[in-house]
Amino acid sequence: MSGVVDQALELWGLSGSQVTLIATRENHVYRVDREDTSFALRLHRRGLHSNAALQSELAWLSALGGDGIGVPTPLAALDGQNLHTVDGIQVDVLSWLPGRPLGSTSAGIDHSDSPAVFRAIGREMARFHRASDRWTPPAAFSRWSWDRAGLLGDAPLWGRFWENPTLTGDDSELLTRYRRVANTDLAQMEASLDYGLIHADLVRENIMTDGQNVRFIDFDDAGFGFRLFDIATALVKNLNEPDYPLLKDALLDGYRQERDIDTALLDLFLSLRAVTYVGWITLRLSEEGGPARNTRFIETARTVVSEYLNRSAHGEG
Ligand SMILES: Nc1ncnc2c1ncn2[C@@H]1O[C@H](COP(=O)(O)OP(=O)(O)O)[C@@H](O)[C@H]1O
Ligand SMILES: N[C@@H](CCOP(=O)(O)O)C(=O)O
Repeated sequence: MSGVVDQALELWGLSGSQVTLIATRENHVYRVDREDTSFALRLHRRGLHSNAALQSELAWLSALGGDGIGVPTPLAALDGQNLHTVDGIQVDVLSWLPGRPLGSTSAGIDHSDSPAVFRAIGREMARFHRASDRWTPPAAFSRWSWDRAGLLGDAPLWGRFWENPTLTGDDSELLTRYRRVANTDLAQMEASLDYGLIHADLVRENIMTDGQNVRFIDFDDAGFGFRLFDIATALVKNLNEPDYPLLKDALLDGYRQERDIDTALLDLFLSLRAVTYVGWITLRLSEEGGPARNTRFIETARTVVSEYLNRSAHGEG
């Protein structure tokens, strides 16, 4: 990758900067330090997004940053473009945000006051949704949609969760039944739900904390979707935290300090979010840590989906 990095630095007028490799799992992310300013140089995963989708993300981030939302904003290359393709790899440069990630799935939450930080996440998420609604995307704006088809259709964005090859017969039957019930429930209510641009991956790793401030990174999964999906994503990875009820209340309270939201369908969205991971992992079973992730994703989905079906008016379980 070093040839690509060198060429990218030249395109952005950053040659000679100190460059540190930060992450390689999905995108390759480098921190670039130039005098007293730092940037994130991103080498995008091949085939994930079109140029139009990445340019859309960058235009949106620019608008959000201009509206005071805590997100990284693009740095234009010397030729004025925000995105280049170098040796077949899409490359861009974003501002480097201060602070550190809220935590990770494996290492837990890295903050001394979790309720305070979840309240701040709720507030920032609401501000982010409001700013996105205020913004008029350019005509060429193009991102995918976490709508009913993207979640429960024949080709969901993250795969046919009910066909994960490692499911037991019982789990496969449970997820197939869940898909039918959830589709009916969502179809009945979707017209009344808050829908617009969402981040779609507000997990610990993508929330930077800096004291009591929170900012959001990694808009790879972002697109159109239900606002409850953003809330569910921020919560679903914390279901096993001992103080989960407190964290959930804090997040919703923070959100409502900035913006109203009807959370009557939150349990539906927690279950929708849980099953996406069962689809996502299907193509990654052979990756390092894949089998353990798969087991965890199926266990979470089994629990959350069973609870949902038991409560749902349509539940057959
Ligand atoms: N703009 C940024 N500011 C600060 N840190 C960043 C920024 N972008 C990425 N990082 C760091 O790099 C890591 C990986 O970035 P991310 O965009 O989430 O890539 P991936 O989706 O490949 O994991 C993050 O967890 C964070 O530590
Ligand atoms: N989509 C996620 C899946 C990882 O989930 P985790 O619970 O193992 O952190 C990703 O992008 O890595």
